[in-house]
Amino acid sequence: MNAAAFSPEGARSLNAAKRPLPLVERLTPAAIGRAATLALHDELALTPKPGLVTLVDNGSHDDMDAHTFMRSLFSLRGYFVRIAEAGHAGADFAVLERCGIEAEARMLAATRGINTHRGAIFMLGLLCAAAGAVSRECECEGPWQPAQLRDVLRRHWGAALLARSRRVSTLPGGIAARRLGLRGASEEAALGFPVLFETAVPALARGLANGLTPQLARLDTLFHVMAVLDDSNLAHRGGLAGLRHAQDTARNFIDGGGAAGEGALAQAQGIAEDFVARRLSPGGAADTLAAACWVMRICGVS
Ligand SMILES: CC(C)(COP(=O)(O)OP(=O)(O)OC[C@H]1O[C@@H](n2cnc3c(N)ncnc32)[C@H](O[C@H]2O[C@H](COP(=O)(O)OP(=O)(O)OP(=O)(O)O)[C@@H](O)[C@H]2O)[C@@H]1O)C(O)C(=O)NCCC(=O)NCCS
Ligand SMILES: Nc1ncnc2[nH]cnc12
Repeated sequence: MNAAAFSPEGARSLNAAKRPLPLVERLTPAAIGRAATLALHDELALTPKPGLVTLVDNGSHDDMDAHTFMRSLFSLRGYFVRIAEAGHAGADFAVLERCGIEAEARMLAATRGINTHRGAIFMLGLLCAAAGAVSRECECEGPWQPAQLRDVLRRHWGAALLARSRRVSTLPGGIAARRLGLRGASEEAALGFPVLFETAVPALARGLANGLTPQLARLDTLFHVMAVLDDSNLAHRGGLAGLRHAQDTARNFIDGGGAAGEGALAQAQGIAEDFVARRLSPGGAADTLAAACWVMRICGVS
């Protein structure tokens, strides 16, 4: 599949031509949830990543490593299926939120109190619920379009998400975001995840269409996201200066050719070392990358 398939014209021409088989052929709640677990693994397995935990290093984190993430990921498998089922059943926001809070408790039990995936529980959970709703409402033939997921999310839970975003956060990232006037995780959700749908998914689709390997396309996408996201983890750890440093660094990487550029991996490794020295970790960007990998799996691109 190519990037043009993410426009209506592209979708029509692909439907007319011989179409690649979607990776998730029947989008049952089980398949939707499985794609979420695989997408979290896609993100974890990406190396290098600035300041983030990978399979081979802990980035800027003293309290967690790849094992912590794997335990967390396994503890969440049932959650993503359950929340997709809830979306399929037309559940209201309070049901989804309860499901998310239970999943957070399960994650914290699996990691002995370490926050590995709070943002992913929220973001990917909502997306799985939206996919559950699409699978019930849509009679469309062939691969789904990312816009369908976004439309359904807004239509069903947009008003509740807006109300949710006005609650005062008690989390370090949420507190930093409010203090600095940034758009935190819940505002991003209330707007229908603009960075995911307008930056991350197009960047990943474009990278793959241009022949980058999945690893390089994901690396490129991570930097595109870091350049524009108000990542509250960066703000919490490094203040506004830390967030702006991360955004400027990401923009320079992209302007220099991104992951397709000569020496891109060495440059990304250098940036990873700089982030560790500064104790910066773009956790919100990592979740957004995982969400983009999930959208690609759901829409039939691995
Ligand atoms: C709605 C909640 C998610 C809370 O949101 P709130 O606005 O109060 O808090 P934030 O801190 O802003 O965001 C929570 C997590 O979301 C990720 N994130 C950060 N910025 C953004 C952004 N702009 N857009 C999207 N997502 C964003 C991020 O999660 C990742 O980072 C975490 C790792 O962080 P770490 O460095 O370890 O930092 P800390 O744990 O803070 O401690 P230190 O080590 O630094 O001391 C990791 O979790 C990643 O996933 C933010 O942390 C919400 O929590 C909520 O309502 N939850 C329950 C309900 C629910 O989940 N429902 C689902 C269906 S409705
Ligand atoms: N790989 C990772 N390292 C640190 N924080 C994260 N939050 C989500 N993914 C992460």
